[in-house]
Amino acid sequence: MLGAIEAGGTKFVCAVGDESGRIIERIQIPTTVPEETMGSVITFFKKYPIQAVGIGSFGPIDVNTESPTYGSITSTPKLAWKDFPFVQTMKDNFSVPVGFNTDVNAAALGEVTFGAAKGLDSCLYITIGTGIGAGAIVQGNLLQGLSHPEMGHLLVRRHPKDTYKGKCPYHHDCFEGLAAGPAIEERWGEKGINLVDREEVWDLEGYYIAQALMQYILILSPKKIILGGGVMKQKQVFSYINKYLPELINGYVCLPDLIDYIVSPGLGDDAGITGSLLLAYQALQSEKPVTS
Ligand SMILES: Nc1ncnc2c1ncn2[C@@H]1O[C@H](COP(=O)(O)OP(=O)(O)OP(=O)(O)O)[C@@H](O)[C@H]1O
Ligand SMILES: [Zn+2]
Repeated sequence: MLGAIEAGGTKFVCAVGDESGRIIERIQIPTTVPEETMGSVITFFKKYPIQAVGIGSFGPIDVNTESPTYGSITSTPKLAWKDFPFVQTMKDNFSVPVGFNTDVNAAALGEVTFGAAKGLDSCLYITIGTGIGAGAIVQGNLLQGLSHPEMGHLLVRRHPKDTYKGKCPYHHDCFEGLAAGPAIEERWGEKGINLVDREEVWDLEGYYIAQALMQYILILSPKKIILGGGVMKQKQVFSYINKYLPELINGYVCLPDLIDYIVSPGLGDDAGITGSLLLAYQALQSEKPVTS
């Protein structure tokens, strides 16, 4: 039995299941402060004979196994969680292998194994919610370099009619600053869910997403692009993306049929938790003693 944690800024999802993606039991816990939230996480997992745990976490996080602070959340604006030693806390309580990656890398792993990118060795998973983040599978592996990717903060070209200043505390009008849920709400004065009939809202959203996708395509050449998160519940955005992206690429790169290329998560809202189960399985496999 494997344990999985999808650690988000508003809630944690914890589940037990197995490497086939089957979820046996799950709970949701509000994200408050580590003492409280982790207390509930530990109580939940203590009920089960888990052999490994996988964590897909909000970030930024330290995923460099050589680093002294490996397994921690690093410079998050959620101050109570800054420098929180996530992996160590789980190891202290369970003495099992712990897999650790970003929530979006976990979701990409879930989607490439069981979801919309099943059977491929490459995909990009982007969430457009409170923030924007993306994870990727490249040549069968989770994308990681110096650290994990931070693809939400790309610079995009501003729409000539968009006067909104942008919401990113670091860059103001980066992709996340212009296109995440809170930016939509501040620009238009209403939450996205209440702007369903305002075509100009989703046209502009598609305009920015298409620019980001062009850059991801040029750099990573993913075989499938999966768009999740609360904002992408507005399915009409896909048609605007499919309008703007070919205009931007302008024939330079040959793309597959966009209807099959840029899609919603095959696992729906379970991409992250399923991927976290797979992170647990990977951790278990890599820590197994080698037998001859
Ligand atoms: N159906 C919807 N239509 C439009 N916008 C939505 C919808 N549902 C949620 N949102 C917007 O998405 C944002 C919340 O994103 P999401 O539901 O993915 O939660 P989250 O997990 O907090 O986000 P994140 O993945 O960035 O941590 C809010 O800004 C909200 O207004
Ligand atoms: Zn930014």
